[in-house]
Amino acid sequence: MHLVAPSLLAADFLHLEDACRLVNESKADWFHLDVMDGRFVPNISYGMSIIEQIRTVAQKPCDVHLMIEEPGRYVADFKAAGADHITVHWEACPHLHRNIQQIKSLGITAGVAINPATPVDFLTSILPELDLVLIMSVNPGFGGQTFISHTFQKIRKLRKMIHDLGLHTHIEVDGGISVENAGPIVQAGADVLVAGSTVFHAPDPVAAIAKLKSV
Ligand SMILES: O=C(CO)[C@H](O)[C@H](O)COP(=O)(O)O
Repeated sequence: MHLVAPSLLAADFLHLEDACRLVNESKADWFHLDVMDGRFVPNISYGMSIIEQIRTVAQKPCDVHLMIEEPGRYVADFKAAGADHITVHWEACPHLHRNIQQIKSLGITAGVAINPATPVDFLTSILPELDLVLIMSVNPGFGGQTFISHTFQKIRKLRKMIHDLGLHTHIEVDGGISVENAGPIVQAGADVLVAGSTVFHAPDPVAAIAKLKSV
């Protein structure tokens, strides 16, 4: 059964506590928290102090996606703020292996995200070290974008790579996920769906999460 991780980026920031309670009461599995620095991506979202506050209400694992340069400078702070999983970007990490070891040494799970233009083949060496690969299905930085269909090929290829190596790495997909495309994304091999707009812009977010779980 795949997991669903609502992205709070699309929630009403004036009512974040309500959004967290809604996720707690829903069939969602994780909270997905997008951190943007205005350098690696052309947008700024929120940082560890907001995550610390979210963590006081959130009753499910917090999956922190760092869209920032030099993530190694901050991973310990994000763990202290309450991160259960930390994902860094392949494109932001010249010393990726070191960053992954750093995250794991904190006793939490480690992931690598790849942008739409980054091939999954670039993960061959690091894959055995990873708990999760996050395939971005939009260019990171903003919610509400259209799913890039080339992502399907990347998911299928990565699923085969993971299978051939006998690993149990999660494949998380993020960006433009809707109730309509969620089924094909899972069939291609994804087992974690991140959804922002589809959940928080829906008239009934709890029902939207249930639909994403049932595909
Ligand atoms: O990482 C992200 C943007 O960089 C968001 O998690 C992602 O875009 C989700 O938003 P939506 O479901 O609205 O596309």
